[in-house]
Amino acid sequence: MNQNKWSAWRNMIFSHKGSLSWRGAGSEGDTAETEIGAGSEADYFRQLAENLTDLVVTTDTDLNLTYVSPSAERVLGYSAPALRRFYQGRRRCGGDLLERVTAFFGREMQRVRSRRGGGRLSVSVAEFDIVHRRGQPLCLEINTSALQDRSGRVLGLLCICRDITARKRAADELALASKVFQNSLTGIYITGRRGEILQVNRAFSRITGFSPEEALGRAPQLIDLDHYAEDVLHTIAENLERRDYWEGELRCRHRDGHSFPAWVALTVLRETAGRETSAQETSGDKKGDIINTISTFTDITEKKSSQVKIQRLAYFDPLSGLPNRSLFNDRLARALSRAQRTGTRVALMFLDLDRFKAVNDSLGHALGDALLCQVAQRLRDCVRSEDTVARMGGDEFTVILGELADRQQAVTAAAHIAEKIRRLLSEPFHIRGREVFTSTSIGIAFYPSDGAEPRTLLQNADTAMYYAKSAGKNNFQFYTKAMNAKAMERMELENALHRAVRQTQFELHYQPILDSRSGAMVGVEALVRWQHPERGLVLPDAFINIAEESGTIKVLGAWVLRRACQQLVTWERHHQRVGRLAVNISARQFVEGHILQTLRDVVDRTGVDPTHLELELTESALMQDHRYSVEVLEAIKSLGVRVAIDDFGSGYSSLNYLKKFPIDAIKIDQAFVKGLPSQEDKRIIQAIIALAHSLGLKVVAEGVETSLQLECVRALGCEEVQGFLLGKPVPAQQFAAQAVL
Ligand SMILES: Nc1nc2c(ncn2[C@@H]2O[C@H](COP(=O)(O)O[C@H]3[C@@H](O)[C@H](n4cnc5c(=O)[nH]c(N)nc54)O[C@@H]3COP(=O)(O)O)[C@@H](O)[C@H]2O)c(=O)[nH]1
Repeated sequence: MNQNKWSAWRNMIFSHKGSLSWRGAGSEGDTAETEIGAGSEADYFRQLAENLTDLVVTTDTDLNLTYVSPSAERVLGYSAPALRRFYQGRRRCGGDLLERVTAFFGREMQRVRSRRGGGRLSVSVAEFDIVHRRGQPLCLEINTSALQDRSGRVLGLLCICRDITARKRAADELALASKVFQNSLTGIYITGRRGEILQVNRAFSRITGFSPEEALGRAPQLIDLDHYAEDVLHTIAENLERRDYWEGELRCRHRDGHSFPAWVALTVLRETAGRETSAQETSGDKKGDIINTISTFTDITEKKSSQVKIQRLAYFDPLSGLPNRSLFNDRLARALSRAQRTGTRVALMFLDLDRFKAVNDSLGHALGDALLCQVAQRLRDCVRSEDTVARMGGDEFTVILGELADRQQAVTAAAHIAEKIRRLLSEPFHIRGREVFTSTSIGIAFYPSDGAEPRTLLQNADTAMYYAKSAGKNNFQFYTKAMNAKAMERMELENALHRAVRQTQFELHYQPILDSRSGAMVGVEALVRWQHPERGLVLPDAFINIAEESGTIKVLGAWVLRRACQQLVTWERHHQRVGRLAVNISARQFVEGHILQTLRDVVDRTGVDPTHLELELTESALMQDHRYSVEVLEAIKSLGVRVAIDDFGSGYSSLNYLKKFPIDAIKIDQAFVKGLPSQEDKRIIQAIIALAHSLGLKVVAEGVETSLQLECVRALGCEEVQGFLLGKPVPAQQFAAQAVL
């Protein structure tokens, strides 16, 4: 209700004894109250009151309701008489709402009374929260003024109550929207028809550095970098046209000039039939003109850098920085599909470092890690930037060479790179003031001839690498189909070996060790044989390696030790003197096989005299972890068991370690004895003997096959000899018979 209309009402209506009366605004001096309905003017005002959408209530000075307009039904859900009854009845007994209403009326009455005689009585406007009869909350705006007679005497109150619930809600929503807009952490700016910035929020200023004053009226290029690629602009325009919405990453500009990546969402508001609509509301082809564009954006610099970090962790090996297995798989799959499209070839190399475990164990993991990093760098140096070098884990690496024109070029390129890698990795590495040596065995497979699928190709490159290892390491091998047949054979052998251990398909043969001068037997070496159900007798060279790699050696080795000791005890019980018993202990058995525990068990169970026992260990077994080796060797020695280093000269031959290990003897590798009487081998044997004697160790020459060789080693000062010339390894019974023990 506007103020004029309100004044007219105020002047015209007052209440008397429950009926609505009026006083003509212009009838100066007319004191007669006219009942509405009494005359045409009264009719007019009655109709006016009754057709009002607002609720009109009047009271007398005692705050009794004197009039309630029929609109009470619409506004509050109660009919006017019901409301009056309710008011009067509850007034007597009280009640929360009634108390609030009467208190309100009381205050208003006080207010109007206090102004009595004080000129024009002002209208008070108050808001009142009540509940509609049906239960929904309502907010009433109550305009209250005094009903006065001509003399200004207050007759009561006139209240015009308007339901402002919807308006209030809209205002609240607007206020909330404004708060949300201002307090949003997302930068927001709204542009108008001509693209000018109309409004910005606080986050806009925080993120871009531009104050509202600097931004308003300007074009969005203020913060958007205007040199987007054509296709980006095209995509944005197309999306806004088609969907009224676009979101994506753009680069934005800060006030200080630096640019930052932002995630931007654009929504357009269009004009339709006189009102604006959002994207969601518009439908079909009838799209109105864009009247506003709402742009929201967040600075995603940090998010992007963590994405980069996460991606690095997920796809790159943290140690070497090379692509890891996941990224390798992805790159290989891409390389193969590209090759398929273009009809080109791909070479895949599988590399495994030789002796890395020994380096890692003997020189420590930190140094091992540093070595891997340097290996990675050398590998990178060997290939083009478009080729992939990946670390698959441990000391395994792969190289993908793509887009090789034909088989010939593929083979040439792969051989060239493989040789380069082989050469470079066998050169010394300088790590923390040390020279560290390693080398690599490389297997190579080609797409499509050796595998059309990534998995097959990788498996075949791995098989070829395995061949490179067994071909003596530090070389490369191209995959051939025959390799797979051998790999299958090996797998079958591995399974058969497991079975053989369970079913004890093994036996021991014994070979004598003689004093080189007197020819007397000073010892016997136990050598394992596999009585294969189909193949017959299998020699250890065909299965010891597999037993080592599969771990079967731990059980097999313990069996050999126990069986050999039982045999020695049997011989000794029969007064058949064989001297000491030498048993081979493999590297894995020594490092992982609880050798000390096994040894104690065997001594206890068989009753063998430990001083008659000698363990033969290779240098490489001892070098895997020299500190551990020294500890275990000392414990073995404390049991009274002797220790010999087997195949001496074929491995490290380090004087330094030889000095540290508590050993009794060394066995010169057969290869040198075989070479006799060549001067070179003589000199080597001479040096080994001198070295051993200087450390107080006995020397055994093994593999003596000829009298000349025997003569040579004896002349060179070798104390003991062993070889086919002096006796081949034979089963226990035969050994006893031959040796006439
Ligand atoms: N961990 C274990 N390793 C074992 C065990 N038994 C044997 N082995 C190792 O297997 C390798 C091959 O052994 P084998 O086929 O028994 O060969 C031994 C001898 O037969 C052979 N030898 C001896 N004299 C001669 C000779 O004059 N000529 C010639 N060509 N060969 C000869 O040498 C092997 C003995 O070698 P070594 O142990 O170094 O003294 C071999 O490395 C065995 O160590 C086992 O139980 N566990």
